[in-house]
Amino acid sequence: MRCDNGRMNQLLRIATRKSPLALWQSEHVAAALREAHPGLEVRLVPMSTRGDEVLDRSLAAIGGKGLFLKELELAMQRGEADCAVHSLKDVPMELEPGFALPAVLERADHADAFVSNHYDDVSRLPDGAVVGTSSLRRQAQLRALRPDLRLRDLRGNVNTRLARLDAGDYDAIVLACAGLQRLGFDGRIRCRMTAPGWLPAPAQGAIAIECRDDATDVLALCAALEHADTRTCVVAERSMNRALHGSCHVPVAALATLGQEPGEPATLRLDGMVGSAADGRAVRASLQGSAEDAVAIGVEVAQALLARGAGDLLAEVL
Ligand SMILES: NCc1[nH]cc(CCC(=O)O)c1CC(=O)O
Repeated sequence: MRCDNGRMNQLLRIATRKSPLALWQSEHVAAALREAHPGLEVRLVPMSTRGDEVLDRSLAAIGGKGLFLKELELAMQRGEADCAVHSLKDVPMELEPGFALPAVLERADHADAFVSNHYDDVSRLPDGAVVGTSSLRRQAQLRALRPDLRLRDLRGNVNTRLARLDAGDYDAIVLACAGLQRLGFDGRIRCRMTAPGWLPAPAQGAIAIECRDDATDVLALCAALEHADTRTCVVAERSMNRALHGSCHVPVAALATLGQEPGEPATLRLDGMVGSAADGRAVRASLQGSAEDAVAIGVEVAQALLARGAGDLLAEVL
């Protein structure tokens, strides 16, 4: 946050990864900030992160999804950027000390997408079909539905994954609807994979802004983009995930939705799942309660999952 050379224009610098999706999301936040604060100058500071560069090893092997944040946080600490924009599902449950999430934007489509050039949905895939995804959560749910499928790793940004599908490496792949829609690939979605049969990653489809927790001006500017209902839902989903283990690279799925009866307080419903990418075993739990109790509902669903054996499933990957 700087006031530039006497022009009185405030400048806000957004650190961002360089993938097309990250750039889209950062441009989206920049445009929303400019609209909320006329006169504010907003610039992107694109950076590459270890998570983007190392594609030949699994994320878990090189240190987990937090890798996507590290370089951006260092830039904020050095004073080279004021905030960073992330897909909230890639943000660890515990932030680095000294950082905060001043805004969670309104959620886009939370669902996963079935993408294929030949088949309409998972149930139409031929016996033994090859499906690409490196997500343990997606692998576990695919295994549960179709034990015969051959699951193959598929990493890289959205464009790279689509290119590998088109090259014939897979019969189908699973991606987030939100990422496809943001990049103009809506037409590639053969079917939305929906609750309660199929659950997304905690906070999928939500964009968050991160900044230093002592940057008062930045916190205030970003707060204008906060979407309260989305925050309530992702707080419940991330509370469940945190109570289970606290990391990101695990076969855990969650979806919170809000409901409102006329004259009644808002209710929150949380569906959770922990599975096994190895053999498709899965446990599920759900709970409904007051939206004000989002954190507690997350903890209770986690406890219900643990009581049904989630601990054994998580022990396989942790
Ligand atoms: N893991 C990468 C990632 N992080 C966020 C999205 C999609 C956008 C979102 O969920 O907001 C994606 C791509 C995908 O899973 O297909």
